[in-house]
Amino acid sequence: MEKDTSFLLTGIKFNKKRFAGDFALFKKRKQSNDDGSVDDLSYFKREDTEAENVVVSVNKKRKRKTKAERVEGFSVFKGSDSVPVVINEATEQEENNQKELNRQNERDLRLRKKYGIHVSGNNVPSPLQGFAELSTRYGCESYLLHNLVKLGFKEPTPIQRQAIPVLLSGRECFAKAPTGSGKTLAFVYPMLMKLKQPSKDGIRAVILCHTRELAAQTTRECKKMAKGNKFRIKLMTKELMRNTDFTKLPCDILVSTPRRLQLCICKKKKKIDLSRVEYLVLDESDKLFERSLLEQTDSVVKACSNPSIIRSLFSATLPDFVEDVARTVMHDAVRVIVGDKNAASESIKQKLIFAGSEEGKLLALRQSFAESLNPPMLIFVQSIERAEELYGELKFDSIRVGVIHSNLSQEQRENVIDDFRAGKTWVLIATDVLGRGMDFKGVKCVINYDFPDCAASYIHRIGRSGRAGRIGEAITFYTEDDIPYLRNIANVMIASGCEVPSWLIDMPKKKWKKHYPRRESISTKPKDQEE
Ligand SMILES: Nc1ncnc2c1ncn2[C@@H]1O[C@H](COP(=O)(O)OP(=O)(O)OP(=O)(O)O)[C@@H](O)[C@H]1O
Repeated sequence: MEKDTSFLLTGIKFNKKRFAGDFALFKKRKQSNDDGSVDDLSYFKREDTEAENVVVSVNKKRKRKTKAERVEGFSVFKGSDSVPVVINEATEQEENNQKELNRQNERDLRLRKKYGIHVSGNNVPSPLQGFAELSTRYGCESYLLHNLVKLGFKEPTPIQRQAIPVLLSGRECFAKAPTGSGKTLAFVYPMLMKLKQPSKDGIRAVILCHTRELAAQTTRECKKMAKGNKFRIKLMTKELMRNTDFTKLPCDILVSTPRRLQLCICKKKKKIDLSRVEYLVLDESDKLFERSLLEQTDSVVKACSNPSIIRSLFSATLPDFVEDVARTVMHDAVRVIVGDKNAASESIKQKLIFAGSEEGKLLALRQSFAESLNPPMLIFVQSIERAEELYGELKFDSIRVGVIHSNLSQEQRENVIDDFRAGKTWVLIATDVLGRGMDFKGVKCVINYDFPDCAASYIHRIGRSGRAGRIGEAITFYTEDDIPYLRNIANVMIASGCEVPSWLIDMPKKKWKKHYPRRESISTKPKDQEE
């Protein structure tokens, strides 16, 4: 990556966050639903029997509030009644506080170890023991808890356990967690909790996604989580860009690709104002920092000029250069890593198959369809041209197949995705445009028809299966051209707990630059017969 004048690469400092360190003072947690009830909490199982603070009761009236009540991440000191101070008691109190803090630290360590959570940063807030704590610790509104129930989520995933308290405590955060492990909820939920109510104060939160498909999916997820509140959650579409006077746009949360948002920032008239944005999320952050998107991402980050903004970066891969950017630009950020840094999701069974040649790949694919077609299935190829070629080969094979790449119109792309989600197509051939972020719940198998161009791309592609704890399968074809890079895939496989043959481990390591070898055409038809 170039070292240039980019905002993202300069050491910008921001004011101390208001709530940083609040949790360290945190002592006794109390139930704090506004309406006095905790109607959803019984749904969430109690995770740690040692936890003194998790209150589980259905429609139970809240006990009388204490005079000064503290909820982590929020100032809720209500009333001004003064408490008499006695010096000896104060010292004793301090000792007790210290003991409680030590006990809390031990509990945090145990919980993090149990869920493979690694953190660094100052005063990292305690991980969640269960969703119930969103109410007891942070005063989460009951409609949000209801939505978790409706979505069927009983337990937070490891990234949710740690990233949610970090963001609720007003800390910036960069996080890596496996594909399909619920990162979307980990950044959307605290955002909704902090925004509290819809407001007409301009755009208050921005989520950047690298593709339109992911932006559309994230918008949908946000709306599901926000149901019951009147937040205005907008997806930046072409239509919105063309026809909107952004000075008058009522919007709490805006989801966009960097390109579209940059165009709206640069408009001459009625341009978008991001200076009031309080929360900025860069999803698939390493992709957003790649050369092709860096300038656009940079413009957006720069335009979000509110000095007390909370920014967070999420991805399933966190290369060193992203960590460097995060450390330089973010203020007092917390780093959260779930699992091994270079691993894929452990619920995916990974296989490598030597296909010999391009012809061999097509044969192997047809054979695997004949033996056991396990739809829905995604097949990745390295270019638009190859996606069309493979589609041309398979579309007459009595398999319901679709194809998606960036040469299709927006409408065509949407239709292809809808058909795949609805089960109208069983096999979807895709370029890397679908390689990241997309959540097709039922995908059982991913085939890398063409070897991925880097380890990160491998991790994201195969992560379209095996989501939310489901079992998935990933098959990667390789030919002679790909052999020098096999060892890099083997490393990912080892880190994810897969067995790898010893000859593969003994192969020399090769520095992996982008790997797009020229491959023979997939098409078996003579050129003059191609449509
Ligand atoms: N606490 C939870 N319990 C059960 N399922 C959950 C929970 N949180 C999220 N999910 C589900 O897990 C799936 C994957 O979530 P999500 O798309 O956020 O993954 P991700 O970590 O962002 O993956 P990727 O790195 O591929 O973008 C979704 O279908 C989501 O509804």
